[in-house]
Amino acid sequence: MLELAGAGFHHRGAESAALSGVDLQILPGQMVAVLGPQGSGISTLCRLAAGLLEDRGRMSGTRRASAAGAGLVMLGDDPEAQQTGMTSYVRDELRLPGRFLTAGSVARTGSADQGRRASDAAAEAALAALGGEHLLDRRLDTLSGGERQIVALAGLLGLRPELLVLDQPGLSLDGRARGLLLQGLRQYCRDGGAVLIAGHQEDELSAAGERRAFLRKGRLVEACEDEDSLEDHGVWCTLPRQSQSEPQLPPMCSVPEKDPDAEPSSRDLNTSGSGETGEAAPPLLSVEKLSVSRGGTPILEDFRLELAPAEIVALEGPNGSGKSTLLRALAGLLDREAEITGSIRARPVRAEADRTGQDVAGQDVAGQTWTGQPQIGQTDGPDLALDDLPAHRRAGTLAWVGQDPSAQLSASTVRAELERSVPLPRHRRRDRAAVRSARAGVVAQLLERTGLTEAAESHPYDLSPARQKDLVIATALLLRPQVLLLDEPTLGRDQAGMERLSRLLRTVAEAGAAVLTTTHDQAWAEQIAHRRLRLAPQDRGPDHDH
Ligand SMILES: Nc1ncnc2c1ncn2[C@@H]1O[C@H](COP(=O)(O)OP(=O)(O)OP(=O)(O)O)[C@@H](O)[C@H]1O
Repeated sequence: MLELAGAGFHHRGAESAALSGVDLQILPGQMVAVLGPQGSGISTLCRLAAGLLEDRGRMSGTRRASAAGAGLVMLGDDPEAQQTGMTSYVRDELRLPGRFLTAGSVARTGSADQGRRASDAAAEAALAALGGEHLLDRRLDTLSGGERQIVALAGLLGLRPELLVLDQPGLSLDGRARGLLLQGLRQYCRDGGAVLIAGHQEDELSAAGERRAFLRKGRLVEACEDEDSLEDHGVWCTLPRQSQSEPQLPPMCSVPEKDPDAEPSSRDLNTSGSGETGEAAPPLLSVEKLSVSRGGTPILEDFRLELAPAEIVALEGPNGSGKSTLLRALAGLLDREAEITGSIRARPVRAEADRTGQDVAGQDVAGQTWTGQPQIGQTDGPDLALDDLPAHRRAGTLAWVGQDPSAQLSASTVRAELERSVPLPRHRRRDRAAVRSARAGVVAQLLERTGLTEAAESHPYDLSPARQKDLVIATALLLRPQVLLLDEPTLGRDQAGMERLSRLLRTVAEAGAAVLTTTHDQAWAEQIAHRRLRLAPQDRGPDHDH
């Protein structure tokens, strides 16, 4: 189905080739996985295999694909970029590619209805096979990240191509959806199709490949017989470790019942992060009876949560269970149509001026005391009712990093994106100079800690989604939040990216802030989180995620 022989690719304007000397053959019925670290050429390989690179630079070697047109389709690595932008509803989006493809044959044969009906049915069957039939009449702009990925995959599978090129197909999918996708791909291969799966992470999908190869600096290395470790290849493994324990909390109840006789543990929610006194520190954030409905559908009901200083909490749950909705509700970022009740209170740990942003950043930076770290101090006054505040007033307390990082980027370089997060004081000239110099130091430090130093002058949109997320996390840290809200920060990260993320979150927690992060990566949650919570879906029956 696909043959690359000595294939290479040099992007126009790039200093070196992204791929060189790649030999890869995929036969009918085969599923092949190619994994490698970020920057190793994974996405370039996918685009080359799919024949989408010709005018982007210079290709060397040869590429032969038996498939053409609808015979070869590709899923990209950016979940937000999967939709055509030409439709508003799932049903229409799924039907669109088939409509285009049948248009030609319809013109020739005149059998419009028959061709359309068949392609519509194939797309809807693909959606059902991925467990997404309940999404058919939904508006695209109301889908969760995983639901969007399911719709994108169904659109491709419904075309019944001969060769599927999938760049990180498991992104954003819960365990159930990954299982269904794997079943679908296996059946597709039994029917004679061929699949190339690529990515920076090992998951159930890549592990099922009957052949696996690794990319290193643009060159393909076949996996050794004796199985090198994924880590050696810079690839992160999301597959659960054997010792992994299941989160024990009942769905939708996130404050554990405490056994009064239990020994306090270092992971205990109500233990102070400083560990100095061993006394329970009051929570930085308390959420009581939070309920959210969207479009008349209840998403969260009576949700309770307390986040202690220095605590890292992983929020898990199936696609569509309301993880992003919860983070947005806390940050005040749900649209006006959402119905929200309940209370969200923060323990104020800095002066009021501090929380409101501009002055504070200016003053602190001017005074050279500002470090770009959260600064969690003593309780200062009564609890702050965040639910009364608009998003921008909550931002100094709760910094939010959404699922789609590109939506939070607006400067023309990575460095400028960070610098703009620390406004210069407007009227005081002397302060401006001091702020500028302190800011440059803090920004350089953050670039280093997020591994973005070399990309400092790049346009943020030229970064991969995972690197964009690093940048948005860095800008969030510049707000010195007492709570950091992260929506799926692990997507598309390689081993080094995961280690960097974990290090960063631990530093944030050590400084006394709390982190609430959504994830489908149970292996990472087990490693990083002091506590794991799980949301259950409101409308999908039993929870299938674990
Ligand atoms: N405006 C809306 N109207 C109706 N339903 C909505 C709206 N916005 C979101 N939803 C639904 O709310 C549910 C929760 O969505 P949310 O994005 O919070 O899920 P999630 O747990 O983050 O999922 P994922 O793991 O896929 O990212 C989903 O079923 C989603 O489709």
